[in-house]
Amino acid sequence: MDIRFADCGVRFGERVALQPLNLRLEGRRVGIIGLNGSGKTTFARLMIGLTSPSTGSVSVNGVEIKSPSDGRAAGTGFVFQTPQSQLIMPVVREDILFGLKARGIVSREADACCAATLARLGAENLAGRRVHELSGGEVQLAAMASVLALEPRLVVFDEPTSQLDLKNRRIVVSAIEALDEDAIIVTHDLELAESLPRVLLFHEGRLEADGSARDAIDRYRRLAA
Ligand SMILES: Nc1ncnc2c1ncn2[C@@H]1O[C@H](COP(=O)(O)OP(=O)(O)OP(=O)(O)O)[C@@H](O)[C@H]1O
Repeated sequence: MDIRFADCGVRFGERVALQPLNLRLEGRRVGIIGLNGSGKTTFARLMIGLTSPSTGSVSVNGVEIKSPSDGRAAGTGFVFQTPQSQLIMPVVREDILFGLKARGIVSREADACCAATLARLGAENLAGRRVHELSGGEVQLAAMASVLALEPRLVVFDEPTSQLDLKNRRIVVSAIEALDEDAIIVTHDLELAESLPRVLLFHEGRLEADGSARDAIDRYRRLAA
């Protein structure tokens, strides 16, 4: 990944959600941790164009991101904190095909891509399942499949394990670890954060630490004490 924040900050009216920051993200995996309301989701949404900077700019893989279409042009995908809200169609296969169709990929090519993406996640069994009947972990995997089918270069995950039991957590963490794509992972799951090579810690809208997982987690524990 090559993500650059240049004096990039976000305000919502009087409220500062993210203090202007200068930062470059490279490598394959970056974790983001911090207390509730510290600015993590705001930071993540900037990279896909769901939130626009109030000051400065952000670019992903050489594309300045000001809107969701810029995010798509830069090859970013986003798995929401509540993945059920991003599945539009009633059946998993239909949801994956819907995204492909919007990109002009149809018929046999789309069917093959759908099957291959579910197989990558070990989730072939979900193809014909109704979305509203899926468990939390299955919804996570279905939402990941819908995003990955579109071949993003970078996937931003917002709290991918927050609603999961141990078994589903293991399934989703393994699926994330196995991704060829670059990934940014916003998480309260410190065991997941600990496995990442670089972790950012946000506090009250400021970037408080940027370095090893151990250092960021130690500082996070002190802030939470
Ligand atoms: N659309 C919005 N309008 C007004 N304030 C907002 C908006 N989105 C976020 N905020 C505020 O910005 C701050 C940062 O929110 P953000 O969602 O980035 O935090 P977070 O670290 O992801 O929190 P959590 O761990 O609870 O998900 C919070 O004070 C939040 O209330």
